[in-house]
Amino acid sequence: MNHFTASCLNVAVTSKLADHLLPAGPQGLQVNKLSKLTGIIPNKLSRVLRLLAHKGCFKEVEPDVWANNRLSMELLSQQPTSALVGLFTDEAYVAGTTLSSTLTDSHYGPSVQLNEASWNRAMNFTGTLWDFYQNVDPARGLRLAEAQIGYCHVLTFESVLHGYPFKDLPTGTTICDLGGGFGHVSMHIAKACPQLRIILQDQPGTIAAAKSYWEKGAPEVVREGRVEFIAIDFITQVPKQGCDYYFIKNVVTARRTLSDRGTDGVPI
Ligand SMILES: C[S@@+](CC[C@H](N)C(=O)[O-])C[C@H]1O[C@@H](n2cnc3c(N)ncnc32)[C@H](O)[C@@H]1O
Repeated sequence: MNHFTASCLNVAVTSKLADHLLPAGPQGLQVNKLSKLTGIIPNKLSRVLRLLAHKGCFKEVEPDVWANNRLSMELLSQQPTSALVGLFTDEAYVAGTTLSSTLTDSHYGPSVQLNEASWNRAMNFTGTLWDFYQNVDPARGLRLAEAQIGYCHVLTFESVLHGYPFKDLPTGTTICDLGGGFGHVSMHIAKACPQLRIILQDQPGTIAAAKSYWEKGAPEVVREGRVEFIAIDFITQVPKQGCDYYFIKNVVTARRTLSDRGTDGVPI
């Protein structure tokens, strides 16, 4: 992915190009009409789409008439992959622009403080990224949770389930999914292993949205009371005690916090 592709993908997801093209089907939509729907002038819009089509995403069915193809359908706003693309081409991308100068900065370079990362310098924001998601821009916070689902669709759902012997664990085993986002991975585990109980812990805004995600995606698990939702700030609060396992995936800070505190021999 070069910077042109990242920037144009960001336009595609932000302006919901795939959603706007959907009703037109394979015949496609004339760029002037798409322009009215997006507020981007036709000439520039076609250039963005042409670059993406050149990479196999969207199709120019005749000059300046655009349609979705299999790849662009992944950018529909309902698709978790679309949130992943949004994350990678927005805050993650912005953070990358200051990485080099951050690593060599005399103060920020050696710092391991959560609020002294490359992203902080790029955004001129003094709190942590997680403060930003919870308190400044909750919509982006929810997009992060969606993006994690997209990431798992693309890469890891099955590998987690088959990489660990969840199926062999005894009935009533409790697994705390710490920093689990909406709990998309533990939902996958709970569905495949009906003997397990899940305790999902994440930040308050994420946990609030996680409940409806489970009610929709795994109503039987919710009905059977096999999932519990507990909001936490794991930097300042202790995770639910007494669980049999603590499952921590892609949450470096949680791993570090628990290691610092010690886990009394409970497996992570
Ligand atoms: C990169 S995501 C990983 C999500 C999921 N475990 C996965 O692998 O798909 C990191 C998660 O940690 C949560 N998180 C970060 N800081 C937190 C904190 N201080 N307390 C609770 N959750 C936190 C975020 O809300 C987010 O859902």
